[in-house]
Amino acid sequence: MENLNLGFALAFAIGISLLLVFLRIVLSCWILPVLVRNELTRNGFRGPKPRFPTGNVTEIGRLRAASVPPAGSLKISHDIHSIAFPHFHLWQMTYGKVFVYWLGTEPFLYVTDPKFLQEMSLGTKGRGWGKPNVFRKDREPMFGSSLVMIDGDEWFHRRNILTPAFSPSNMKDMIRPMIESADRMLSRWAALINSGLEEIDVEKEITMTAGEIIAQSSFGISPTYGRPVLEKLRALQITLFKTNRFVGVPYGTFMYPKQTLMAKRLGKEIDDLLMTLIEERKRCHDDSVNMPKDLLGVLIRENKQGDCTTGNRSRNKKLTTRELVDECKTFFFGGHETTALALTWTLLLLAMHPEWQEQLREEITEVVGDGEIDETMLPALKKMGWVMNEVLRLYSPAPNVQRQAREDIRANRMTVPKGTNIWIDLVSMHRDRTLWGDDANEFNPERFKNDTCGGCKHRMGFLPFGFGGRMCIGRNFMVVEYKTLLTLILSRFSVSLSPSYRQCPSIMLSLRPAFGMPLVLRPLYTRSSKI
Ligand code: HEM
Repeated sequence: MENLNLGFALAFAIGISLLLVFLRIVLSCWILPVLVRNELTRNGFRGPKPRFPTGNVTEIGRLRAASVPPAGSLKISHDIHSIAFPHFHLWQMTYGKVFVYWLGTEPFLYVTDPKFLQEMSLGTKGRGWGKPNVFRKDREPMFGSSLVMIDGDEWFHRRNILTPAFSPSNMKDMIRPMIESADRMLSRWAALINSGLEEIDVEKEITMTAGEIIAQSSFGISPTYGRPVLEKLRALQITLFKTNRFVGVPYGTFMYPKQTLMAKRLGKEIDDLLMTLIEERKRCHDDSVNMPKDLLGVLIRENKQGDCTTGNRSRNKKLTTRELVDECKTFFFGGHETTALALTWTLLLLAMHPEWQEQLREEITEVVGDGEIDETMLPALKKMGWVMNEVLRLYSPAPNVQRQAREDIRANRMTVPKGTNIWIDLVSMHRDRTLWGDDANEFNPERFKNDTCGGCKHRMGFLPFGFGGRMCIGRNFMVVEYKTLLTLILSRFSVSLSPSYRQCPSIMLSLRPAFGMPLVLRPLYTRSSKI
């Protein structure tokens, strides 16, 4: 009898637990999202109809798959929004420049209207918006809890710690490693061409070189040591891209168990490599006086002063060892991929516009002459600056800016409820004809000649580095690297289009050419005898 009672109690307990689990799933997958959707609709926001618990992800997947241009298509158009973001392109036609869509059970406010964005910015203080929580778990192996992922006071404090690493004096010291790495790349190109190769995938080449540069200039390590970190970061990026289709869908990671585990394993392997690097640096420079002032030096000093591993964190609020590794990982990745893509897209545009290649070469001859480029010359490369901005407008390597409302935000007499994610679509905003004129999809660097906003009708219409206090911390580094590398490339090679290039800009965190960037390069013998 006692056994029977025990069995009944057990069955009852299991039954109640299953019921609670079931209710929890129903609540999180259907009831709560429906309530949030009703609130957003009451507040005046419309958008494509979601099907919970997947939201709009199925439609997004279908539209994306259908948007890849067929092989053999020779046309290169800069009107890329319908290829990069086919779902936004379609929904904009019905719902305009501000609407709500759903990644699983997570609401996203889509914004491509700078006026609305400005009103939101005015309606909230800097710390009133953060970064979407929904990406945190998914991107954890890549960014951990580094600057890009944190909010509020913690972000503010960390940003202050890291900013000095990007001071002008530090930037000056970074030019030498940039020249050395670029020299190696250009000599390799010359050797490949001499051996009969007709075209080179410049995306692959420049990404590798930009990786070497960040490894050397920010972490003081040789290409041999930096390469495994970069290779693993690349593999991690590809793995995360495969799993991110179901971001926001409850239990979405279970759809890709193998990739999720692989991402974790790669993340851990990168952590271990970086930890060895950090320990090595600490051992070689055990007093802060001799510590190099590069990014790793700044981070280690903050880690040491706080002595966080012993639990003094709340007193000093310095970096923990875990945070230090996360920051290194973020800078390793963010510090090379975006700049490399900006240069890659630049070479495509210059290959299509030989007249601009010539103009830049003339400017280089005037400013740099036959000597070696240094940091004092960079501001005088003005036309190169216009070209850079025009490339960042048409092919912004960071194709969107993401935020999350940490409090209710008022804009345009509407309320964006606390918790709503915000997706600012730069690919669309940067080619909006009402802001840029009829030539919005054309390459015209002169629009930046007398105006840092490129003649855009709204000052928040051009945001390649984001906006407000969270604006990209590495933008000065990017400009230095961009101008240095482009000067060296254009001084030694001319670029032209290859028939094997297939225009298909795709999103993999950043905006990249899906099939690489093969270009035809021809050595110029005017400035350097190194080839
Ligand atoms: C073409 C090159 C680059 C582009 C287009 C770019 C773009 C961006 C954008 C759009 C943001 C988000 C800003 C916001 O939320 O308002 C950002 C943030 C960030 N970028 Fe860059 N970036 C570039 C280069 C770099 C480089 C070279 C580094 C490092 C050396 C870097 C490190 C970061 C970091 C750490 C953040 C997070 C800042 C924060 O949340 O406080 N970026 N970047």
